[in-house]
Amino acid sequence: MSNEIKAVEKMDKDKIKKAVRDILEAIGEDPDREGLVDTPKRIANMFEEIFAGLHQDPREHLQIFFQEENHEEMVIVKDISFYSVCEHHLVPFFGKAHVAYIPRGGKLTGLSKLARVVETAARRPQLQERIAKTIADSIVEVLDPYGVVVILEAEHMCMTMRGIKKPGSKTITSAVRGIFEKDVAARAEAMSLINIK
Ligand SMILES: Nc1nc2c(ncn2[C@@H]2O[C@H](COP(=O)(O)OP(=O)(O)OP(=O)(O)O)[C@@H](O)[C@H]2O)c(=O)[nH]1
Ligand SMILES: [Zn+2]
Repeated sequence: MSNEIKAVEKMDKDKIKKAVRDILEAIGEDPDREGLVDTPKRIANMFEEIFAGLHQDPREHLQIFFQEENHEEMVIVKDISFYSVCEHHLVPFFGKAHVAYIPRGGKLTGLSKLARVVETAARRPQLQERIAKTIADSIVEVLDPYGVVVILEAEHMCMTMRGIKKPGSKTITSAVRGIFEKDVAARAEAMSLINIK
């Protein structure tokens, strides 16, 4: 599995504080004025939260699974809200993730664990495509299911508040693995149950 999903060491909050102070100075602000004096600290705390996924391996959440004899029917958790940060501009993109898989040999994971995988993949500087890929590959690697479909729909602030400025535009990405790659009917069933509006 690729390096991008591995956990990394804790972040250096003092370095973040210094960098934020430098940015404030560079944009012509006074980093010592009342409203800004605690901003480097706030941003360091916020980065620790919104980039928490950097310190986790999404596959760990799936290690707790249960065996349900012969259950080999599709499981879908849809409308999992997520927030991420685009790696090009470091501004948010956010939306919903939908995860479907067909367990093999009754090897099921907890439903909340699928949402935890989404969270871990999203809470780092990201590309939307890579989040879907990471979620799908983590599930394949740990649960060895017959197939996985992951669909993400999101609005990118870098396309709304700046640049091309197209508020309301939605980006939809997917990662399809296993049986869903070849079996058109299975894929159509998953898509119709996910029913993106
Ligand atoms: N594929 C992909 N592209 C993204 C994602 N988030 C942001 N981008 C795009 O990354 C691209 C970066 O393009 P650049 O030309 O290097 O940067 P830029 O000059 O700021 O681009 P504009 O946004 O077009 O102004 C833009 O087209 C963004 O829309 C993502 O999750 N996936
Ligand atoms: Zn961007």
